[in-house]
Amino acid sequence: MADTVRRPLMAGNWKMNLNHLEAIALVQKLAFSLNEKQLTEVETVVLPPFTDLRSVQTLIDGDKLLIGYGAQDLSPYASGAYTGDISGPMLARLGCQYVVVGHSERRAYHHEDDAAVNAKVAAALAHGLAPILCVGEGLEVREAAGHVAHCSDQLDAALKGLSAEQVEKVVIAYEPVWAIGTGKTATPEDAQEVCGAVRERVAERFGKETGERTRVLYGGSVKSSNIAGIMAKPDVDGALIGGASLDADEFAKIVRFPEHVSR
Ligand SMILES: O=C[C@H](O)COP(=O)(O)O
Repeated sequence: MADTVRRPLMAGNWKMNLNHLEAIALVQKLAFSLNEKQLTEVETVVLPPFTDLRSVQTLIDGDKLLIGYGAQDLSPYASGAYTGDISGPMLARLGCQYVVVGHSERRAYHHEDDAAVNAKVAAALAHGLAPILCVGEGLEVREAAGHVAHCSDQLDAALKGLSAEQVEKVVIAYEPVWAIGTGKTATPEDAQEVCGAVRERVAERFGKETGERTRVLYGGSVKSSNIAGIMAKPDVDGALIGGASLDADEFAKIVRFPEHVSR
């Protein structure tokens, strides 16, 4: 993590796990495992399923917990006949600060293409939500050494039509698909290579300052045992954590990474 104004962000993407009662238990345990200094130094966010959000909001607001929250997807539309979808205004009304957009699981299982991802990023920003925009290559692309170009193309498409001011609000998450839920973590050098290239691309298109201010996360089999090495890299500002964020003790250890990293 470089010596800049970028505050580290650890975001736990629960995916389709934990009902609202389990969600409350996890958030409570997470909050009790971390002190004010730790939660101030490292922004800590949970991204539960939609059905948990109201309970998480009530707990966090009621107990004034220093934990942020958001959703895992949103509709590109604000309202209307879109059965099963959830809109940006609905999430904003629940106090969400973040929303994941373009996760590889949604690109794969829901056939979300770059245009859909671009529309969702714009919808999130229009309703005051910070998109956590995911980019990342599959194994074939990585083996053909096309990973930087692939991520750069995904990034260009997702940020199309945005202003520099808007882009600064976007959090970009580099998630190599081959490292998600597989236990195969990219090395810190792999993470740095793409996170650095992503930042450079943002700087090229939206200006150096925007590149410096935009937070870039790594995601893919992050655990307490590998987070310090990843966070030691200058262009990695945090992590998007799947499986390990379902265990409050493990998630809290990840948030405490500064105790194990020399900057
Ligand atoms: O959004 C999170 C990522 O897909 C990473 O998941 P994982 O930590 O279970 O590999």
